[in-house]
Amino acid sequence: MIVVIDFGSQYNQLIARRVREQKVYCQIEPPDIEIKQLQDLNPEGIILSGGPASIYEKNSPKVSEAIFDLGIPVLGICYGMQFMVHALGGNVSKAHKREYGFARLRIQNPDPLMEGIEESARCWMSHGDAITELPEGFVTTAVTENTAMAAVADYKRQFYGLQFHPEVEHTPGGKQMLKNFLFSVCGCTAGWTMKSFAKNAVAEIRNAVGDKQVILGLSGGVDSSVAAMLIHQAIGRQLTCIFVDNGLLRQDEGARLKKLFGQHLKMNIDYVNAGKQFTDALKGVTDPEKKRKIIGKVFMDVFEAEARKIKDAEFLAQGTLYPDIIESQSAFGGPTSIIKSHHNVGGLPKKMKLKLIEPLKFLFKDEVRKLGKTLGLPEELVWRQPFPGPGLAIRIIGEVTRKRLSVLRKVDAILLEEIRAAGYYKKVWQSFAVLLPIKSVGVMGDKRTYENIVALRAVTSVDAMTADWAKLPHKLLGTISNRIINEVNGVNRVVYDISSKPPSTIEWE
Ligand SMILES: Nc1ncnc2c1ncn2[C@@H]1O[C@H](COP(=O)(O)OP(=O)(O)OP(=O)(O)O)[C@@H](O)[C@H]1O
Ligand SMILES: O=c1[nH]c(=O)c2[nH+]cn([C@@H]3O[C@H](COP(=O)(O)O)[C@@H](O)[C@H]3O)c2[nH]1
Ligand SMILES: NC(=O)CC[C@H](N)C(=O)O
Ligand SMILES: [Mg+2]
Repeated sequence: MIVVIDFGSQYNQLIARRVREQKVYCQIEPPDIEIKQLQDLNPEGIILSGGPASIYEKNSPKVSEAIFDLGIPVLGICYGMQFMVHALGGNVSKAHKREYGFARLRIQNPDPLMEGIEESARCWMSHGDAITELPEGFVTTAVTENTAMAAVADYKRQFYGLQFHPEVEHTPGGKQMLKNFLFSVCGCTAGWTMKSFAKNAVAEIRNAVGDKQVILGLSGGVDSSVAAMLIHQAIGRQLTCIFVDNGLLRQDEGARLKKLFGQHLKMNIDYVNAGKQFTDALKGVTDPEKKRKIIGKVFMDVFEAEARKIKDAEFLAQGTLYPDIIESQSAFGGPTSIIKSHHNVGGLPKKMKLKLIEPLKFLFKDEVRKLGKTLGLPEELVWRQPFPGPGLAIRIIGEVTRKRLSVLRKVDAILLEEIRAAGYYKKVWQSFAVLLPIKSVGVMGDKRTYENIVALRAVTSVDAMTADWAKLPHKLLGTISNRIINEVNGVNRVVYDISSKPPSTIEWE
């Protein structure tokens, strides 16, 4: 395995991804990791990430310099390289010329890291500091026009430094360089697959749980579904999945879930029909944040009451993913401002004295999907579009009533059916409908109508942080609109949302 030391680079997750793509396991650790802890991980190589700080500044982040005495190869990237050079007796200072964007690399020394890289490859730079003096034992292996020491190495000790970022797409040879580091320098073997991950995870879960009971909140989303599959494989009926039907789900969603997990996969499913509690609590509420808070609270109450019924439950399982962990552990991440309150079951373990099991906490989303596939989760669930916890309540602008829920459900079902049929379900990040609190005049069969308006929303995105409205074909939009107005009573107008995020958000509330 490889350890990445996180100096706060916006790319550190990308480094981990690149390593894992080569089927080598990789974990990100904060700079204050104890040297003993690091040794216990038994890494074959260490990568020091970039970061916003300058090494000559007083409080710049540092990892124990003892890492250089472990006999383990080290690759420093940008700030990581500057840290290494500084720690080993070289010098780093403010550069005469800052370098952002593309630069041409000129390789000067035959170098294991540069094996197979073009003579004058492009690389991606983002720095204002530069090495002015190398530590003993180091040589320069590549230069760019503005940077005299763009790549450096100490072959004897197996230390490598790159001023540019090999992990980004804009460095075309970067993948090869990382590969060279992993396999030629560190001697890693490519054996980390989802199958091997599942095998280990199953053994670990069995070991941790023993003969106790585990509960898990199953939402039908990818994360909790894959977590459930994995844990079920490990401990079978010792796992109880609690599914809260909050009455805010899409058409047939609850029934489908019950059938798949209960009947087909033979899991212990505790299906809680709590729709009335949610709609009662939402009566008269129109403020988006209030809706979210109420739904979060009712969810917690329902879930807790249900969980208490399960005898000998000692563990709560959650589908926490690696990005959540990295964000909460990073000393540099800092709290971001709350745009919308998301709900989860995070508060429960403390309240109920349950121990947490988070078997996916070292995986990225696409790895979770792969794992789901390996475990036999049906395609439709593996590739399910994200669906917000507060469900249709935040897609009904204004008051949420049973009647409005029923209208939106029908509209939404038509939209999804057509999106799927046209082959767009996987191409877009999300596609859904929003019911507006205004009416408009129309004419149907020579009669005046005064009915609801729905807005269609489809966006493309890679991580939901930014998104663009999807350029769906007009013909498809036309078909959807026609079907909705013809088939759903109470709707006489359909509009398409053409806002990107930012400045809009994906959901309307
Ligand atoms: N209706 C529900 N019934 C039971 N548990 C739920 C429900 N909705 C959410 N949860 C639990 O709360 C967790 C957080 O929910 P949220 O939807 O915010 O997370 P998520 O990242 O989308 O995860 P998932 O893909 O599992 O839905 C879920 O993973 C699940 O364990
Ligand atoms: O699990 C969730 N619980 C929530 O409360 C929630 N609110 C928004 N979303 C989803 O998050 C992504 C970004 O949404 P926004 O651009 O609307 O903030 C989009 O994918 C949204 O669907 C939620 N998911
Ligand atoms: N991207 C980085 O790691 C930047 C490192 C350092 N702050 C510099 O400007 O050189
Ligand atoms: Mg979810």
